[in-house]
Amino acid sequence: MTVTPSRDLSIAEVRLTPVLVADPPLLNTQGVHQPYTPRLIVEVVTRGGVTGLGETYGDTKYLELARPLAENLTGHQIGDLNGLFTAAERIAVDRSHVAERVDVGGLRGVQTADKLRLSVVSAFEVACLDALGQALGLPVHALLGGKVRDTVDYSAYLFYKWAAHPEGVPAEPDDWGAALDPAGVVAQARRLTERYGFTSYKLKGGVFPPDEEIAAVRALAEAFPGRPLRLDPNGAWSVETSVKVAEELREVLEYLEDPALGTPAMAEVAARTGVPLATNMCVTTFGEIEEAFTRGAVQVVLSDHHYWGGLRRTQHLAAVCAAFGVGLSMHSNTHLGISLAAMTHVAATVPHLHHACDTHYPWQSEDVLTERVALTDGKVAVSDAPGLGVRLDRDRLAFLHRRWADDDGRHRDRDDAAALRAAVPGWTTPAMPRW
Ligand SMILES: O=C([O-])[C@@H](O)[C@@H](O)[C@H](O)[C@@H](O)C(=O)[O-]
Ligand SMILES: [Mg+2]
Repeated sequence: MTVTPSRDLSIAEVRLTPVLVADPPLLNTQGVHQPYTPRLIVEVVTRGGVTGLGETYGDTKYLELARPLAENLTGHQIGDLNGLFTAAERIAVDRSHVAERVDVGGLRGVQTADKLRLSVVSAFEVACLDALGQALGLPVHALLGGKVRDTVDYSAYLFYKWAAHPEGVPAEPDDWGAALDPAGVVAQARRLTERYGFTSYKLKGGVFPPDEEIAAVRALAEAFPGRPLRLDPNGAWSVETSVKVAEELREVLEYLEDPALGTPAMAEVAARTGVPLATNMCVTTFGEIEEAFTRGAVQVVLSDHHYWGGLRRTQHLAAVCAAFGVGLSMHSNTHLGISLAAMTHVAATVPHLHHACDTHYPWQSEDVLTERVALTDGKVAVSDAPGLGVRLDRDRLAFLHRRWADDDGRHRDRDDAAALRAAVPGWTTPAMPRW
């Protein structure tokens, strides 16, 4: 049988391009975002000449896993996604990158070897689906079973923020200014609403003492009556503090996100308050589901398709959540348009998605796409174009890669505590709970 070039769906090459992307000085409980954040762009090129795109975390520990995986995939069929995951399982993980406990795993929960591998292979899976979709003339959502909605809702992701980076690095111009009190948070929310039409709001908390953050959420409730509001301190509070905040904000919160760290603490908070709890920290792997769900610790799981291992595993998570009557939505990290497109395709296929997803995208002034993904009325339209429906801008990619290549080593591995030390000498990642 003769195979026409465009139908040869085996992999000729996988290109990995680490980039550094400008990021504003957004505060969280561990520190502040650095001027640049690493991301990894994955291109899967088929022998038939189709190129699929994926994106994931770009820190060195992810690159170290991506490189051997990329090398092992020559000749692999892009439609063999199960085989892709088997290939990823064979990649050894440096044990020094593994942290099995949520309290030392950073802002993304535990850092098991599996989770690191999944965070990498997810970008390869997305790139394979993009390539497959282009080759077949089908959008990624069709490869995932088809969309059940035409648009996906996103919430405004509000951050306490400094006007400028303490390191004094001349990152991309930032016209957002500071947001360090309730008035600043409301002004930021209004601006995001004017630009993108958001109708729900999440405040990243754990930065100031809880009373100040309660005041900020109350100010938001006054400025945007009836709109869904969330507060996420990334596990910075004790059970007592979490219960107090929940009680004070129960009338205005859609949910409280990771008020306390870990399933036992979340279960205790859940038992003592009627406010639903969401997480992207204590349920981040399938292995963590049983304890959290049977103890009633969380009412909404916020998936991150990167560390849950891609779009199909996000659908599996959705099915498990549905079976337990637990809600599903998505949180995000600093990301570019390829990831936003991937999030949108999979979110479009999940029937019981009852909460707007988070996205950091408005904070990213830079992208690697020829056209930014549009956020209008707080929604992203689900693309019906073949694949993800996005195109790579090679000049932008090269520019952002050069920044990575020329970096003096300070920004290749995200370190929010190091960035904060530039303003607060001696600052280290705080022990939890902080309050
Ligand atoms: O970007 C941040 O500062 C966030 O805190 C992020 O790292 C979290 O992983 C995430 O947004 C969350 O919802 O916890
Ligand atoms: Mg969160």
